[in-house]
Amino acid sequence: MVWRKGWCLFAEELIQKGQFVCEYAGEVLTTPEVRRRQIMYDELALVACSRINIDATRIGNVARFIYHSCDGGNLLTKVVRIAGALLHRLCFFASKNIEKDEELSFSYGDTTLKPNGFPCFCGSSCCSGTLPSENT
Ligand SMILES: C[S@@+](CC[C@H](N)C(=O)[O-])C[C@H]1O[C@@H](n2cnc3c(N)ncnc32)[C@H](O)[C@@H]1O
Repeated sequence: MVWRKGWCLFAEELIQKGQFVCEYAGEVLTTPEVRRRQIMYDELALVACSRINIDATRIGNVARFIYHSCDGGNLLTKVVRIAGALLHRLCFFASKNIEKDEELSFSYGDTTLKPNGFPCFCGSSCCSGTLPSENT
């Protein structure tokens, strides 16, 4: 991956094409804190952590409402870094043309690797019937 002005070229190209949708905002956590919260969320039946440890349960933005789709949906995620910033950011980009009022969705992970046991209602033709776990 090539970096320029803090952004990878791929992300910069997508931004120039107007494909940036939003950032996945939340608390940036250490791995031990992720594990601690995951146990708590499992007990409360909440699923809210992603692999780069951004927890949108308490603090987040519109991205926390985006659902999983087994066919990958219409968004892709990219980890990007802004010049001078210490932390990487997780951003959503459009992976195809999105019509007005079309629901945004992306793949939470590969359900064949580790399904979490909760039913998936994405409705895509390749739906596995189960949501992926945080560990996929
Ligand atoms: C989109 S967030 C939910 C945000 C939460 N309602 C809030 O207020 O912050 C992730 C959750 O949505 C549900 N979800 C996402 N995609 C789903 C799908 N395809 N089928 C069923 N439930 C889904 C799951 O419960 C998952 O843990």
